[in-house]
Amino acid sequence: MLRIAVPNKGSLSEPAVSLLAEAGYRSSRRGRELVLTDAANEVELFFLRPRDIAVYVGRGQIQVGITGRDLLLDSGTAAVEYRALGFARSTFRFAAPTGTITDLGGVRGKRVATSYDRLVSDYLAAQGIEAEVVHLEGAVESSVRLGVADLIADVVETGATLASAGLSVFGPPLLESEAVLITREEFRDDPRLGTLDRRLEGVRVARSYVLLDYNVRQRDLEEAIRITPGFDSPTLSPLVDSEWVAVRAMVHADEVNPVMDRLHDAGARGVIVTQLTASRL
Ligand SMILES: Nc1ncnc2c1ncn2[C@@H]1O[C@H](COP(=O)(O)OP(=O)(O)OP(=O)(O)O)[C@@H](O)[C@H]1O
Ligand SMILES: O=P(O)(O)OC[C@H]1O[C@H](OP(=O)(O)OP(=O)(O)O)[C@H](O)[C@@H]1O
Ligand SMILES: [Mg+2]
Repeated sequence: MLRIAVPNKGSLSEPAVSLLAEAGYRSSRRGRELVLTDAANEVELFFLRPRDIAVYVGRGQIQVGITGRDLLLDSGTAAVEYRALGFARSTFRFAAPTGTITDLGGVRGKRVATSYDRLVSDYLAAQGIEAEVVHLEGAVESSVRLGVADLIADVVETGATLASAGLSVFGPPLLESEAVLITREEFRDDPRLGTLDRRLEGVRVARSYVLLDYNVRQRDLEEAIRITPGFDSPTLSPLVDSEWVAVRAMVHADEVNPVMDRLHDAGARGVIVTQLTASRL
């Protein structure tokens, strides 16, 4: 059985469980189950703390896991990123009380509070900056006001938490993070990981694309196909009225309304949109 580590709490948990469920895995826990066996798909799901997932995968007890890129790098384990999953996007930034520190040089000799000690220490070492790293488990934004640090290094998504603490980011981002599928180098080519990856990829494509069907006159076809080139190439079907043809093409869900407007202007009629639930491209 393929063992998969799934975050049991925090920002990664709910979207990871939904992604696996949509990919056909039995991932919904009844209550507080720690491990869930999906015999039909020959996988075992282990629900673990997000921070511990890279440790289990890095040591090889669990073959694959879903965690954050920031947590993977901070773990210092042998686990490697296999695929970016496109959710729980964030940046990892330095921040200080507005106006106090405005560039990376200003960090020298200061106290930096963070939950990501290794990530921050490695970054500062690479920049040749000596500073004291103060480890905190969370709510790092409160540390400056409470006097245990001069600045922080933490996950920023909307920036609302920083703003409410009177902190402003400075310097370049240390990292762009998102949820990632991780494994060990020697497991990269395992066909079971390939299957999992294709299923997850299939869900992500199904979520970001819709299927568009419409009818268009033969004479307007070229223009219509320019508007909906599809993934590889759109499908054409003949209609009883030979002056017309039916077209089916995948369109990015974000663009579907402007695309429909342009198709209408190009003479297309009977435009319908179908939501996808799964795909294998
Ligand atoms: N507001 C957010 N938006 C997007 N991703 C986030 C956000 N907060 C945390 N993350 C991501 O989630 C992962 C860390 O998980 P999270 O902060 O939810 O749990 P934790 O801090 O380990 O647990 P807890 O906060 O319960 O102690 C990291 O990959 C981080 O980048
Ligand atoms: O930029 P924002 O949208 O405000 O989001 C960023 C905040 O979200 C996370 O906190 P979390 O809720 O996980 O609490 P924690 O600090 O205790 O981990 C992160 O550590 C930041 O504090
Ligand atoms: Mg957190």
